[in-house]
Amino acid sequence: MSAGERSAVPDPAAAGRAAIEARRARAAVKRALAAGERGPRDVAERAWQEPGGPEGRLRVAEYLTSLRGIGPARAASVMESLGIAGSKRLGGLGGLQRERVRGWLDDVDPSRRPRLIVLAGPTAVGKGTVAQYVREHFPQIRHSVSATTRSPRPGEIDGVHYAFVSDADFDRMIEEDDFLEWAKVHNQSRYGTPRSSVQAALDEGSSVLLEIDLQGARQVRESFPDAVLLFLAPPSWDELVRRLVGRGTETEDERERRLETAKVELASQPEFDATIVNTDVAEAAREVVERILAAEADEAR
Ligand SMILES: Nc1ncnc2c1ncn2[C@@H]1O[C@H](COP(=O)(O)OP(=O)(O)OP(=O)(O)O)[C@@H](O)[C@H]1O
Ligand SMILES: Nc1nc2c(ncn2[C@@H]2O[C@H](COP(=O)(O)O)[C@@H](O)[C@H]2O)c(=O)[nH]1
Repeated sequence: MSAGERSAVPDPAAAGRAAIEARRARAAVKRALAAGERGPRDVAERAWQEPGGPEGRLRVAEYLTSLRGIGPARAASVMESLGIAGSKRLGGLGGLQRERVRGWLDDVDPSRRPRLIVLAGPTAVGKGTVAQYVREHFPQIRHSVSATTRSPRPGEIDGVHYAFVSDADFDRMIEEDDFLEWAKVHNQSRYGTPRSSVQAALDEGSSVLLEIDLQGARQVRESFPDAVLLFLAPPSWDELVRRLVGRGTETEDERERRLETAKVELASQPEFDATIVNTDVAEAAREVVERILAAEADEAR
């Protein structure tokens, strides 16, 4: 038997392990739903983005009975009213069924409304680090990927950290009204929040976190008066400088320019809805998420 033929032979032990792993992942999703750590909208949208993932492989009946206050009988009647067959998996729902589930979620969960959240603060305070922690630990919150005319730093990926665009492209995007807000930051490069992806996430019921500068925060306040503006502050000025120098991604000139902007940004704190001091990344991220959840709940009152 050749090596190729050997690798084609099914390995029941490996298949069994994969099935156990998949069951565990689905159980973790159900636990998170039951504990309220993940929202029903987030799980459903994730299932439709990745029908083969743990959310997508979850049966609709299991999904529903993981929600607080819904037992097997209520789940069966909800599925009947939405025209969903008993054994259907969440990821296997068609377009019409997905729309019906979205509508049902709007009706049963009116207490949560998605919000636009701004996370601003001086250079190197840790906005990116805290946002990354939120991304990894609180997947129900979406993040906007900005466009920028600055060059990528080592390790930055186009489309993940930023959409890196030319000046001409940025001009065209402004002309076509693609930005919800944009600004020239540190008097250097331009940065902008794409309107369409943010609106799509809000329409799907997810809050969206924008990690932007003070000028952008002011524009958001103007066009979205119910946006929540969070200011991330350093424990001290010296610590801010230490973080900027320690990051090692800017030249001396660039650092000075950024620290000049930082003084203006620090003075703007009273314009924000809340200040969160970033002493510890996990703590600061938790506080950001608590503010978001409180704002989502507040909307309904
Ligand atoms: N709580 C913290 N304690 C110690 N170091 C931190 C903390 N938060 C972030 N840092 C470090 O500070 C540096 C700057 O963080 P980060 O790049 O996230 O800042 P930023 O606010 O996004 O900056 P900029 O606005 O310039 O893009 C990084 O080296 C990061 O690891
Ligand atoms: N107004 C906007 N500001 C933005 C946006 N995306 C990022 N930023 C801010 O720019 C500075 C510098 O970022 P860096 O990655 O070059 O260090 C920082 O304060 C960001 O928050 C945006 O879309 N709009």
